[in-house]
Amino acid sequence: QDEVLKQSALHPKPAGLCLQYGTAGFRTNAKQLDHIMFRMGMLATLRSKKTQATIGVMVTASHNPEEDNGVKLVDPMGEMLTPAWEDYATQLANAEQDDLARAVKEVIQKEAIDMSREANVFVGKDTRSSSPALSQAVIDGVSALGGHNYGLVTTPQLHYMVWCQNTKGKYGEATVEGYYRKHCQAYVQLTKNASNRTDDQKHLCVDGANGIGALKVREMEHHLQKGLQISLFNDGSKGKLNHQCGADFVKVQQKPPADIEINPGERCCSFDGDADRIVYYYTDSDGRFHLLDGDKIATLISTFLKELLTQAGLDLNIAVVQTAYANGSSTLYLENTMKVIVKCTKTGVKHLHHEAQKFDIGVYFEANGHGTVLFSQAAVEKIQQLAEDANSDDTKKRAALLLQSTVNVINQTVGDAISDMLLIEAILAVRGMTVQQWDAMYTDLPNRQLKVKVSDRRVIDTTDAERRAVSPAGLQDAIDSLVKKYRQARSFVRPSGTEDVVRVYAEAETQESADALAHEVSLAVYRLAGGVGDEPKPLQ
Ligand SMILES: CC(=O)N[C@H]1[C@@H](OP(=O)(O)O)O[C@H](CO)[C@@H](O)[C@@H]1O
Ligand SMILES: [Mg+2]
Repeated sequence: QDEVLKQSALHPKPAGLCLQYGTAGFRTNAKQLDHIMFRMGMLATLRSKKTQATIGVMVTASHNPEEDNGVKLVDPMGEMLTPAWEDYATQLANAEQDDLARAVKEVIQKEAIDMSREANVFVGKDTRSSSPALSQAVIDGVSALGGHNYGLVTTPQLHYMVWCQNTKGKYGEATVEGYYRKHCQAYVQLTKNASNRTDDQKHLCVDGANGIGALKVREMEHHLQKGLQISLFNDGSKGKLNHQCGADFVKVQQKPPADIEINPGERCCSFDGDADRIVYYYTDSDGRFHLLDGDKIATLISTFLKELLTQAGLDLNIAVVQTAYANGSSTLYLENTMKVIVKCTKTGVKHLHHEAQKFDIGVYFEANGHGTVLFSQAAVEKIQQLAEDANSDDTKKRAALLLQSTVNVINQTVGDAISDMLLIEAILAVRGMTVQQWDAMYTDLPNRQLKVKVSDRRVIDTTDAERRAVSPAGLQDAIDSLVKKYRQARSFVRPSGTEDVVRVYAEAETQESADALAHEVSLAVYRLAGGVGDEPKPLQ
């Protein structure tokens, strides 16, 4: 332990700098993160000793600009770090240099960690220019305690390998090659059920956000045995990471990546910078842009699964988990037409993941395209039994086999752009569905997301899965009366967990109304929650 602390002097903390483990770990300008990385390496080692399992550390700032970076820890089952340890992360991160030894000791004592135990930490990084040095700082923190450095991987690949390692290979082989083999085999298996697919139908444009996802799609492609014809753009050869491209840009700007020619009707998707999010889109013959976001993806997947369950005659409950950002139309469609259970949780994948675990099959997606499907152990066993049952009829058997391959094509540890893409492509193929038909399942309500800068965003406190503000006083009343002015309207505000802003969301019957409402609510936030800088201006 003394040794680790001596080394920490090589990764000194700038005095006074205070950061918090937020929605997605630590995330800020890369220049401020060296000490954080070192300390998270130490914390991951402690967590590994405590859980007696492999722990992951991913160096990435996802969809943030290239100048930023970040770090998040991956727990033994490939899920996000447990909340109690987020507090330790924040404590270690903010301990001044001469107080670090005490802070580390406190974690060891509180958690009664036996320091003589082995530790194993998997470290991964994205393609940012700051990532090599920062992941080295993590490795220094893990020190000589038996970490494994995977180098360049997507965030979901790291989660996957942690889970594989901790299940001793039951979930798959803990290598990147093993990841490709498992998911691609399942894809090939699924698409055998699609008849006569033309090369046109197999064609997909992929925007790699100039990040790690692009590299990994290239690496994976040959495993697909020509079952998918990918045109890759924003592959990192020229453009800047996440700059005018990627899933977040496409979702928030509601337009295709800049400088990309897409033909009308062509199916396209965008990953984010660490490839754990995906959104689809196309432009129609009138040049109008159509976005198929996380809500549409969840709808497609849950519809597919529900149909298969019915065909298989399996009595398993299925739920879709969303956040307040889910488009109102999607929630109505899922509840009223699809008749599946719909749940709403706070923003942040860990909340959705946790809720989805409560069902036999839990489909969870944030509107921004981060999500996956969880199958309970019981569900997997029932599906397997039916698939192997010699007496079941052909329809049932086919459905069971399709369900089995679906389980295998999905990365259940965390939202995964690559595995989600394979699942979506397989569903469209099996159902013989075009992207337009998928889009037509329901029509999104026009919506708008804005950001407001305030002096301290913590003055906003929310309840009811962040759909209502309880403080500052008067804010929720103001929002309520603004919402009443518009038809089919809804709006809410919450402090971001990844940026120093308050986020405003509004949806309404028309785009004009959604824009106006978002602006009016922004003004209310600015006035009642300590806005800084210029007053929010109406949208052009
Ligand atoms: C509205 C929105 O898209 N928020 C994102 C964003 O969180 P914020 O807490 O809103 O900054 O980043 C998170 C991490 O990637 C993601 O889980 C979440 O959905
Ligand atoms: Mg991401």
